[in-house]
Amino acid sequence: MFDAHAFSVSSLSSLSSFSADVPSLPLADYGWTAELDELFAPLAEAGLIPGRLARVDRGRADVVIADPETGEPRTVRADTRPVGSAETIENPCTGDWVALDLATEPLATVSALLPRATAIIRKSAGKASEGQVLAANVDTVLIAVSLASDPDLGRVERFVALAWESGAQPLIALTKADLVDDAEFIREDVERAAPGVTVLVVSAETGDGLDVLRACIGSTTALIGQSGAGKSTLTNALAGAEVMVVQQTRDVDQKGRHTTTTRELFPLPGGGVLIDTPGLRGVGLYGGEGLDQAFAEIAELAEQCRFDDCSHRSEPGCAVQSALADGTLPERRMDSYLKLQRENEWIASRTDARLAADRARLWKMRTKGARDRIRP
Ligand SMILES: Nc1nc2c(ncn2[C@@H]2O[C@H](COP(=O)(O)OP(=O)(O)OP(=O)(O)O)[C@@H](O)[C@H]2O)c(=O)[nH]1
Ligand SMILES: [Zn+2]
Repeated sequence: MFDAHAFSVSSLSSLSSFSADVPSLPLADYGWTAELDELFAPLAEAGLIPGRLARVDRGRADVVIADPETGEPRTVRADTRPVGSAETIENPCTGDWVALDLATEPLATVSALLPRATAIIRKSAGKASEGQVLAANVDTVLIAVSLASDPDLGRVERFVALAWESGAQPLIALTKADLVDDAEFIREDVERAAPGVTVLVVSAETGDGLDVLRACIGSTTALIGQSGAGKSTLTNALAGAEVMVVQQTRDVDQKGRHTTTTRELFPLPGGGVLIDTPGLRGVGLYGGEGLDQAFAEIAELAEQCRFDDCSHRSEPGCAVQSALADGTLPERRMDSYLKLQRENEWIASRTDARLAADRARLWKMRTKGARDRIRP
């Protein structure tokens, strides 16, 4: 975690004078909180300003800041190389809060990454033992699942496990409701595959369900899902007036959605932001605790087994086996759980030490640049 004592500058005086100058919290609509503001005080003292990464390319990022003159949000381009790392998981990512130095020429500089409250991390497509951060500091992971064809429940379970693992609250939106007559059956199926997760039915086409969806999302929402699930369309629908800007930006830089790996962060009309992620083909899990949350009813059953180390295969008094036998636990659900667990264990056995180290590092704030400025 961020250690305020690492800085020799007392933060309290600057915090109160800062609050007096600016009545409302800058970037509150982008998720900035009083708590973050307090953590940031020593960095502010060093002349840095807070910003949120809206888009990250190689060594560069678009950073949303509150304009020092007007307090209005605006986007500046900045050099992220000072906080770059050989570890993919540690690199700046859309949604990260950063300390920005506006004084550097010709580009502003990202001098520090603030510790992440949550992070959606999947196993990198290429290297088996590496994680890839899809979005940081997310409150709600919105999983888009298209109703245009029968949902692949195994894939939904995977997304849900990934979402729980991030530390954020998962939420499922069944999209393109206008294409089916009765979504309720499917909704119930999906709900059974995602205990503890609200499953909504929406159509970006007709606008059905969007108000409920707006009411269910947190201050930072990341949208994940398969390619073609309707994420971009939903982003546009939720972002409302920002839609045109989004499209224009894409036209101008000529970057196809499928070829770019950058995420983008959009402000929502009622406050809060949405992070759109590119369509995910494979979502390998990176880490394990999310799995037990995604299969909470199996974990619960397991607690009732006669033996603590029950493998739920042939032991007497196995609550999981009896639930399978009387049909309260569907076979499909158990198979899916075992499959993901095997996959997870396999990854874990190769990456345990590395995972632990990555995680530890993730929480460590790299403030060298800022500290140098504070302690000349
Ligand atoms: N009928 C209908 N079609 C929709 C709706 N939402 C999206 N679509 C269509 O579904 C297709 C895919 O939508 P996108 O929003 O591009 O899906 P995506 O998830 O962003 O896809 P990627 O960019 O590949 O990740 C497009 O042809 C959309 O027009 C909807 O609510 N109703
Ligand atoms: Zn058992």
